[in-house]
Amino acid sequence: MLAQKTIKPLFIGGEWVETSELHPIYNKYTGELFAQVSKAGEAEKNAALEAAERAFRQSDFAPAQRFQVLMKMYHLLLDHLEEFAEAIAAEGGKPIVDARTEVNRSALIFLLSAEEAIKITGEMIPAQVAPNLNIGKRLIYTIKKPIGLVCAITPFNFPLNLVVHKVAPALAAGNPVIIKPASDTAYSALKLCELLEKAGLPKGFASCLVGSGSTLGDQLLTDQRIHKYTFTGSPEVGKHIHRTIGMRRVTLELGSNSATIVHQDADVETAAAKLARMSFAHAGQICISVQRIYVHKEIEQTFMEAFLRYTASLKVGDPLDPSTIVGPMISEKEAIRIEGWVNEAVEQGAKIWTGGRRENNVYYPTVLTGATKGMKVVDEEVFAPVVSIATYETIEEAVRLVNDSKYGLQAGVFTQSVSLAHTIPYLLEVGGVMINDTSSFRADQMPYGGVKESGMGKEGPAFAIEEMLETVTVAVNLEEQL
Ligand SMILES: NC(=O)c1ccc[n+]([C@@H]2O[C@H](COP(=O)([O-])OP(=O)(O)OC[C@H]3O[C@@H](n4cnc5c(N)ncnc54)[C@H](O)[C@@H]3O)[C@@H](O)[C@H]2O)c1
Ligand SMILES: O=C[C@H](O)CS(=O)(=O)O
Repeated sequence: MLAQKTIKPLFIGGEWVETSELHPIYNKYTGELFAQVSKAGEAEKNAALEAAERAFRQSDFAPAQRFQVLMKMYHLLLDHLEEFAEAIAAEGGKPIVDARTEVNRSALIFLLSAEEAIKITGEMIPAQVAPNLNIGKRLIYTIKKPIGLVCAITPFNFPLNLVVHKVAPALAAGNPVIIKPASDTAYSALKLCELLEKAGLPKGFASCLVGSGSTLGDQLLTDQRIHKYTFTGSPEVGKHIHRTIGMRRVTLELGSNSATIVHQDADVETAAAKLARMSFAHAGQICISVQRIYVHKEIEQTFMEAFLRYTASLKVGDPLDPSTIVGPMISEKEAIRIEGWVNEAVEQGAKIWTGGRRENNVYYPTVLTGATKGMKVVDEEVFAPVVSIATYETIEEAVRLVNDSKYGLQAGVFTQSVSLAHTIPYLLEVGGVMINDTSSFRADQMPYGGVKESGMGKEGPAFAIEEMLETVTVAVNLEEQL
């Protein structure tokens, strides 16, 4: 049973701190109050940063201990899987089947990070590489040091997994981390801190602060004690972060209007089934959600028939019902926004095949054709259960259509051609190409991150850890010793 109306204090340097101002978190389907969380001001931000600095200076958080804590987290998350899944379904409106997957994935990220923690090492650099340059007798190698305080700013759509994608690598690298989750889904992040405490994380190595982006967020961005920002969220906020933090390190995982190509040699039934599921999963509120489908002209009719049939089979409704596939959007405001975008597209010449209907914050899976460049539903990130289907005649045209975007996170290609499968990744301007899958496939161990306005840097434990370490070069002049 869900913990109704629980008050969750902030987690600051290993202590639970209640503040006078509370932020209400609602069940996104029923609208009932689910929990309340304490809000942080400047004093709590300073306390968290002081604790982090102290921990970083004084505690020897060695790789073996990091491994133990992270492995413990793996087991603890699995032990508490159902509680977390119910919390994600309530505060995030995510169907419970997908919420369970989110918790399982989060546990795996701890496991992967634990393994990486004990593999961190520098490398030998060959010294004698040029016969005509007198480098002398030198031993050259690199060492890897934790970068320092990491600030993790996360969005609403994966309230656990996207927090863990930052926290676990930061700890594996030996860095203290300050988490600033999206306020409306902050319960899961605070609950995660309960487990970090149980797992024996040294005090100060994690804090979780709740507050609005414009106040607490900006205070964190301008605080020079932070060495690295790792952000997942909208391109607008990502650009603001990039402008504000100056020369400090940053990883930005931003939005997209991801596309998938269905080529004439594809298995149409499989493609249609996967695409229907991944266009509307979590009501389209996934950064790699399928937003544009480009189908070869020859298979247009067969594909449309199958795609509409699979779309009609997706159950819309209460996220806590195990048969629900499409839940509510995060807020009625967002559902009204997408309703406006679809209506505008229709006025501009697009056709709705199914959907186009809203009940409060539930927007029904919507399939459009005739949507073209210049329309918001094509050019901007819809972040809603809306997909546009268009046709192409040559693969060059399909590549042009996919690339004709300010974003470039991932793309999918359905084809049975081995040659196309291996050549098209060189042509598509994206950070990941999924063959015989949709743009929405992600395995957490993969390097993951986009190009263009979809961001910079990569996540996935091994890759995120690399971006949270400082490489220091050591060159030892051996002749001096002789
Ligand atoms: N590429 C990815 O991996 C990925 C994954 C998930 C979501 N996203 C993107 O996230 C967006 C949806 O999530 P959202 O609505 O929560 O995003 P958002 O950008 O509105 O908020 C994300 C986080 O940034 C904080 N924030 C807002 N203003 C800030 C400021 N001035 N300074 C510091 N922090 C600030 C918010 O409080 C929140 O914690 C979509 O664009 C989606 O594509 C990207
Ligand atoms: O919303 C975007 C996320 O990166 C999706 S996932 O957590 O990686 O599946």
